[in-house]
Amino acid sequence: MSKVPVMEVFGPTIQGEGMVIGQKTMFVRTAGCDYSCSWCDSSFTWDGTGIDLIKQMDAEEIWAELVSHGGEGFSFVTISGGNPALLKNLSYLINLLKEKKIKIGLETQGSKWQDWFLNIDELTISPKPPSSGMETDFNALDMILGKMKATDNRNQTSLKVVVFNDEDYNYAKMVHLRYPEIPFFLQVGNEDNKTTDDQMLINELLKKYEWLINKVMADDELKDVKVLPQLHTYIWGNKRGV
Ligand SMILES: C[S@@+](CC[C@H](N)C(=O)[O-])C[C@H]1O[C@@H](n2cnc3c(N)ncnc32)[C@H](O)[C@@H]1O
Ligand SMILES: Nc1nc2[nH]cc(C(=O)O)c2c(=O)[nH]1
Ligand code: SF4
Ligand SMILES: [Mg+2]
Repeated sequence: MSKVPVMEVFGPTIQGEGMVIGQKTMFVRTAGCDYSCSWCDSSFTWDGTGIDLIKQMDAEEIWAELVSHGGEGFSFVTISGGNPALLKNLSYLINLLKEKKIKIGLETQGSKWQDWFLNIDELTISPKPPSSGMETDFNALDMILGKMKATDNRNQTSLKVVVFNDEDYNYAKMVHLRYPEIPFFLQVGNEDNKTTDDQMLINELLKKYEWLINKVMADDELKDVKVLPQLHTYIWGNKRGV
């Protein structure tokens, strides 16, 4: 009853994205997404290609798997997907991690609310720009960010928009200007999320990072923002489970 579909458990690694970039962390990746972004680097969570990897697990089983990979060497767990916000039952894992004094990060796109968001220490909301092919439900986003704001800084919420082109950049700007008080991150988009040619990929990603930095430097409307690479791709390329 209290199970959730888990795609992979991995780590220790570093958080490669967003507000806690560089943080040593374990990952739990859930299966299933309500979106289908054209450039999704984790499409195996929802496109059927990873179906054999899905395990229905309860909180204690997930904890045992985290410990089997991470031993006593972790104090932070990041939950991603897919969209973990589809899973009401993640409350059991989140409560268990709290009991174990583990800090919790979570990645979601801002299309669905769960009451257990209030127990996440570092919540990253990543609305999707036009290049994804997805349409942002700003009513849902307003509601989610409004509820998080009411929590008196018990937890940190940030916005992270992935940018592939000028249209995405303008979308990112619009999102930031709509929610100016929320810490805002621009992230380099990885256009080639299948290649195994790491050198070529790193060269491309560095160029894209410079392009994005230059745009922000020249833009008087974007002031209090952070521009970040997807750090793990610069180290491990498109490898899964890192
Ligand atoms: C795979 S998603 C899973 C969590 C949730 N579904 C979401 O999109 O926020 C995790 C993060 O990876 C980002 N991402 C996915 N594909 C990417 C790509 N090709 N380049 C850069 N970031 C990407 C997403 O925008 C999101 O911020
Ligand atoms: N190292 C590392 N950092 C990440 N940050 C967000 C990730 C994700 O796929 O959600 C991710 C990931 O897959 N690996
Ligand atoms: S919302 Fe996240 S997991 Fe879902 S398709 Fe988009 S990037 Fe992939
Ligand atoms: Mg990823």
